[in-house]
Amino acid sequence: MTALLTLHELSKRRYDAPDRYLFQGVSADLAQGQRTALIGISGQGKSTLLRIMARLDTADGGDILYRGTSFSRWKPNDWRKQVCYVAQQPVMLPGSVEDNLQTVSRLNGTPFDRELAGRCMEALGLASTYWAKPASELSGGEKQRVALVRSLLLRPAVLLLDEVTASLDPGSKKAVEQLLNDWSQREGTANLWITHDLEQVKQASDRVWFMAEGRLLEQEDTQAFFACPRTDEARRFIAWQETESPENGKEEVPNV
Ligand SMILES: Nc1ncnc2c1ncn2[C@@H]1O[C@H](COP(=O)(O)OP(=O)(O)OP(=O)(O)O)[C@@H](O)[C@H]1O
Repeated sequence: MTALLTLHELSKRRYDAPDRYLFQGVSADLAQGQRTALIGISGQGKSTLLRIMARLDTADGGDILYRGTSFSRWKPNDWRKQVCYVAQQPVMLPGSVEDNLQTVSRLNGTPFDRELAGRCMEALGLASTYWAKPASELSGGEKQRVALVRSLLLRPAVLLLDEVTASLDPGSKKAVEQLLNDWSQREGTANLWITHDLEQVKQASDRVWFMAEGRLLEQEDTQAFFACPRTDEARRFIAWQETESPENGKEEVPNV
């Protein structure tokens, strides 16, 4: 598969201890149509990595290439049209839900694809009655889904998803997984998805990137990663997530 996005030796220093790295030596590819889950315990810098990839933050070393061209040669706004970040805490712009959905076409001076927006909203359980609502009055889960549709309308080549199902009920979560799956198949979008839900990783990703100890320790096909993790850190992480994570009532973080 051809790489759409290539990370080359990316590093980020800790702001609380600049002689140490939050992460370093991160090299990886995202291919067209590929669905990749980015996992690891809290505080590894997963969100920071995604924000750097979307050029909302800067790396302290390394390069990112989109279709073989370094980010430094792209205008930031052109880059962000291709590499789009969907935040865990969605920011709604002032105005109605429809105003938010129309943001992309307004910014790009392109026609608003009402039919596509309607299909995506319906697929996520947000009927047309939502369109006139003030966006500020939506629940957290509704905002998350509207923000996702708003990003899809940009038709980015790479979609960076930061725990976008974190505040959704199981039904809405499934709907998001299904829409993103159909979308990447149809549009060829490469998805990189941060999640702490290993069932979601197994069902909704082709590849796994596993971060620990400030490194991208594993990049594997999802089945191979769970069947036979190569590192002790990944083995401990999987065992902890499946038996002892806070979701299962335990608090202690594994030594990965
Ligand atoms: N330069 C830096 N940039 C960002 N975060 C930094 C930096 N230096 C130290 N940190 C700390 O490292 C952590 C990085 O947080 P980040 O959200 O990127 O990690 P994460 O792996 O996505 O965590 P979570 O799974 O909890 O969302 C935070 O605790 C932050 O305070």
